Amino acid sequence: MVRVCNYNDKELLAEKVGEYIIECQDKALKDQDSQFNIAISGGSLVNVLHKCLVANKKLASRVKWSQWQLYFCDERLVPLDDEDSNYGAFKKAVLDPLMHNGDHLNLGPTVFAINESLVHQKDSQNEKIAQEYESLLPADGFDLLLLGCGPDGHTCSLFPGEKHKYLLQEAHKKVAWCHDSPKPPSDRITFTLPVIADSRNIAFVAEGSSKQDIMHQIFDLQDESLPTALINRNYGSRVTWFTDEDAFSKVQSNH
Ligand SMILES: O=C1O[C@H](COP(=O)(O)O)[C@@H](O)[C@H](O)[C@H]1O
Repeated sequence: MVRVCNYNDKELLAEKVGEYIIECQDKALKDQDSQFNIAISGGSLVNVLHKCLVANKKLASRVKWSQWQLYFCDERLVPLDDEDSNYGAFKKAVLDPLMHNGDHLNLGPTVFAINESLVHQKDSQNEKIAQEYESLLPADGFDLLLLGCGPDGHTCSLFPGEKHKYLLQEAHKKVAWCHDSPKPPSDRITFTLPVIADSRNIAFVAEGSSKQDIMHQIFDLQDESLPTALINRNYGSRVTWFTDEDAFSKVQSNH
């Protein structure tokens, strides 16, 4: 059964997400040589990460950056300094401010970005970006995936609908090229369901009234044509949703 943590206040929501991340980190780090394998999403999640890992000093002091190996659940195939890049957004919101805060980042985190030199070339290079990224993933799965939820029910770059069904049906590749994305930019790479299946903890973060209708479809109607609802059904015991009241207010069923 999926766990839902719903809050009235956005600041409190960010703090709870931060506490959860630290909890997963501490569980993963058995000693000084172990690593915390985490993959994050882009979009609105990045601001939440700024609030809980940078601005919240109490939580920030508990982050063991040097032991983090950080990946992206999906990435837009644009240069890393493009405003659409998930890596670029994370760098701006978290890595850069940490650098300016002092020496906390001297030993990490290790951040795995796409091979930028292959961006904006032929389609075959898009496949290659996905393959190369897959080759970097941790062999024994992720300790934590931090996922977003678009107003259409997409997560990572797994979009609902016939046209993108090939991504949800992918059983072998762990990272796939998503083309003709309904949300720009058109070319992306995305984790597939096998990566989600292998992850020890999965958290969604969804806030704001633009998510109200989709929350109703996911939680009340349990519409499994939506990638987010499918993940709830398949991996529910490892799934936690962090939501705010604006996003969750149309959900009628108990959680
Ligand atoms: O395009 C994307 O959208 C989703 C959802 O973003 P949000 O701004 O609605 O939270 C995001 O999780 C994903 O990483 C991103 O590439």
